[in-house]
Amino acid sequence: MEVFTSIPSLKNFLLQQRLQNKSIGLIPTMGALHEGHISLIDTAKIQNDIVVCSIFVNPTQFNNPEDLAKYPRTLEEDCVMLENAGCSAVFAPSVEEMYPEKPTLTINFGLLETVMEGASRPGHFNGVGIVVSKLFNIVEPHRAYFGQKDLQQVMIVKRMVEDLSFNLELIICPTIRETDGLAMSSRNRRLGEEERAHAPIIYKILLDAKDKIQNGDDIEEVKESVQLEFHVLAGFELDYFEVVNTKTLQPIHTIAEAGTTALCIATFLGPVRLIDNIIF
Ligand SMILES: Nc1ncnc2c1ncn2[C@@H]1O[C@H](COP(=O)(O)OP(=O)(O)OP(=O)(O)O)[C@@H](O)[C@H]1O
Ligand SMILES: CC(C)(CO)[C@@H](O)C(=O)[O-]
Ligand code: BAL
Repeated sequence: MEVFTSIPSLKNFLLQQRLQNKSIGLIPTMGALHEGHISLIDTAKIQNDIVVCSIFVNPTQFNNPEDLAKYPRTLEEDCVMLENAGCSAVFAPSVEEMYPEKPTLTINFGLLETVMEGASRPGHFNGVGIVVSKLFNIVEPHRAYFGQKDLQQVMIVKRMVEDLSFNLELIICPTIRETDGLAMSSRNRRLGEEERAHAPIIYKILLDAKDKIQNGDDIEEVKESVQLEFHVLAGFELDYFEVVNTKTLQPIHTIAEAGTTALCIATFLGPVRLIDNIIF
């Protein structure tokens, strides 16, 4: 496995691969890898000759300086995991390599970003849009892999690929969970022992809400009961629980309004902010 920190060296490697007609799959990450990331690598390996994983904690998508400072960085361990997973190349640039100057571009994703993560983390999707576009332009992958755990990110990247005619196929991969149901996430490493023990309730509450909505309970009442449940749970501070149309990400009032419904949640558990969702 090759590790690149400079854009020209990575581009040169990829040019050689393209000259041999090799197909390229890209998995953008911020590192601190877990089995969720490895599932994206595994899928990409089946569908491509060459698999490139980028590891870059992108400062432009963080609106909270403490979140950026405390984001886990484990490059050496990540490289061992990627090597074992059969990844072909890692791209781990410095901030200066990616942003010799602070980008001035702003991207407006319209209604897709006025809700949930976009509403709670101002500027977040602008930063995601810029870095993902840069990665697409640098790597020019045939396919790019994203996890459903970050559902709003997936819908925003999908829209960007269409709007800007990026010549690639977007592959959305299912959320991988711990055996107790907690969605795998790099930020889980920041949970204390007690917080970690309580964290699986997030998925349980999602499943319970799904059952109620599918059994015909009123969506507004389900939302209120979820808010109440979190209110009395020690250590949790619910940011949002939304019932949305999976495509538009706009809140719905009955499941008949959407082809597919998504239940999306973000909650603080101690100082750590976790997100999850289920689609049905
Ligand atoms: N549990 C998971 N299952 C499947 N894909 C995942 C999972 N967790 C993250 N991914 C995907 O991996 C890619 C890189 O995500 P990222 O590096 O931000 O990891 P993360 O675990 O989501 O970290 P965090 O949420 O703490 O920022 C994204 O496309 C993300 O959706
Ligand atoms: C897509 C991404 C790597 C862009 O920095 C990040 O938002 C993530 O890890 O999901
Ligand atoms: N996993 C999405 C990236 C972020 O939380 O900033």
